[in-house]
Amino acid sequence: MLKILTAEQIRALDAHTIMNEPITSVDLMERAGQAFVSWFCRHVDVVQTVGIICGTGNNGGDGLVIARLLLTYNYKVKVWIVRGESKESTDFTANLNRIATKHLVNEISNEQELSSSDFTDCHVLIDALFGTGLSRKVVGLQEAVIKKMNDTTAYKIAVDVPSGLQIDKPSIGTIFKADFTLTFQLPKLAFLLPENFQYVGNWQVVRIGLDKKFIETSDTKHFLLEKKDVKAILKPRNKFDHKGNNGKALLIAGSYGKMGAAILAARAAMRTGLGLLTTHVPSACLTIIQNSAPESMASVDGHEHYFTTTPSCEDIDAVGVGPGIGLHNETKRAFEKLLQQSKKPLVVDADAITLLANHPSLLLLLPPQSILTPHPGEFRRLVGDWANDFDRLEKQKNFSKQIGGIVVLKGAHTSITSPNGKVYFNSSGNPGMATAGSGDVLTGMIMSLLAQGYKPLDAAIVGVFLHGWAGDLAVRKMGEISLIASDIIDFIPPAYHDLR
Ligand SMILES: NC(=O)C1=CN([C@@H]2O[C@H](COP(=O)(O)OP(=O)(O)OC[C@H]3O[C@@H](n4cnc5c(N)ncnc54)[C@H](OP(=O)(O)O)[C@@H]3O)[C@@H](O)[C@H]2O)[C@@H](O)CC1
Ligand SMILES: [K+]
Repeated sequence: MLKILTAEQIRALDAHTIMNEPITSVDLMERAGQAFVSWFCRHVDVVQTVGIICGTGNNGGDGLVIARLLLTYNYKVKVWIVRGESKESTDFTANLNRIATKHLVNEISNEQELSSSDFTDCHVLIDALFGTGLSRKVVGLQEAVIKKMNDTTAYKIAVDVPSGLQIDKPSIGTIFKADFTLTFQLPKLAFLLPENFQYVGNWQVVRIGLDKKFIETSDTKHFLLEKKDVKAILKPRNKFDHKGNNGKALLIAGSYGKMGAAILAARAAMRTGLGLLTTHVPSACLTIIQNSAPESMASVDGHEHYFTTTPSCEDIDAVGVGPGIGLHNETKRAFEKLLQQSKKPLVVDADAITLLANHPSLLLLLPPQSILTPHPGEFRRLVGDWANDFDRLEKQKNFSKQIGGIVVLKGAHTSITSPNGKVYFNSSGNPGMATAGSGDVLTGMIMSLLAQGYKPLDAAIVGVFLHGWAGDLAVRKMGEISLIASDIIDFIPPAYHDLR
């Protein structure tokens, strides 16, 4: 699990590393520059002309190290130093002095110099204007430089952080729009929020050897999940296991015309390792579920077309409710009865979430540790609108606390919040998974894991990561455009295999 720290914590981490490794700050900067260049040389052809735009702080210092190193690798490099009111940092000055080919270094200290600076023949632009030291809104000359960079057609790469982006709070003003951000040592909170994708682009962490112990002891509520975290949670199967001890689940899903949701959730639940599944469906839909998910038993509702009669949950390890059930009054009443009789955590998705939003008194009936899996639209119904994605995250944390349960807010970097305020961001998955039925598959998977005895938070973490990993394997064969929800189910077996 990678910790996500604030800008202030990262400054303390840098300082601690310098003191304790020990390493001089200029050598640490060299290491950061080397890490960047080692990635760069593997991804950018040497025939490309590279423009590097530097501020005069340490992010700019990184830019100068990168320039010097790229020159040794025979890239054609041009450097622009943007001068504002601020003084040069010591390590910036040291690295400026280390550049032998001074004629490649241009200065921009006013609008006139900016307008005569031509970035257009650069195939790649590297942004080293500001990093984690950004302390205020970018205005004036610096803002004009960022706008000019954004206006070019070059492939844009940000060093550590796109200039103008605050890493731990909402940003205001003009921000560099990177195609790719290579960030040092740890992921940054802002990178995980959808509103910042336009600035951060795709991103990757490169390690620069910052102090591990300091990171371990740093206090944070934000984490990025890694494959090894999920590996560590996975339960092994035992030789003498039988279907009875691999979990019994009840899935309440589907209605007339929306049986796909039930089938996808049921099939995903079985592929995720469930022992026994009962799917509760409207009577007219019995044949459909029996034909399409033969591994599942069926429980038949009193109504032909939608959920109205609450099945017994006795002897059931986990219940999943919501995909495709609709919003009829009788469905609301049956759902209410389910909530009243449930003592164990439920997995609540889709229409069942909308029912909770439409009838907030139902929230009080949710068993503790229940798992809600809203997409952003459903989450908005639950908590109202948000000012920005940091606000959305706060709302998610507060809502988890309020219901004493786990909220899985779906999207790129799905966020999982627990009532103690911790947030786990997912690192698997791809845009191809934004397709009808993908959420139903996730519900089936989480319900399955819950029934198999995973603690609710672990079931959410494993379910979300495994779902994304299966999607990542599927996309290699199917492509982003053609990937459909059933493909995710088909790739659960190899995804499990990878994680074991
Ligand atoms: N420390 C280390 O060991 C390592 C650090 N590393 C690198 O250092 C980066 C952090 O460096 P940093 O702290 O120097 O901050 P940075 O982002 O360059 O900006 C500060 C400068 O910008 C100025 N400024 C700020 N906001 C402004 C605004 N809106 N408009 C105008 N000016 C503004 C500010 O001026 P001041 O506020 O002081 O007036 C100051 O001059 C980090 O992201 C990573 O790349 C790596 O090398 C690894 C080792
Ligand atoms: K930058």
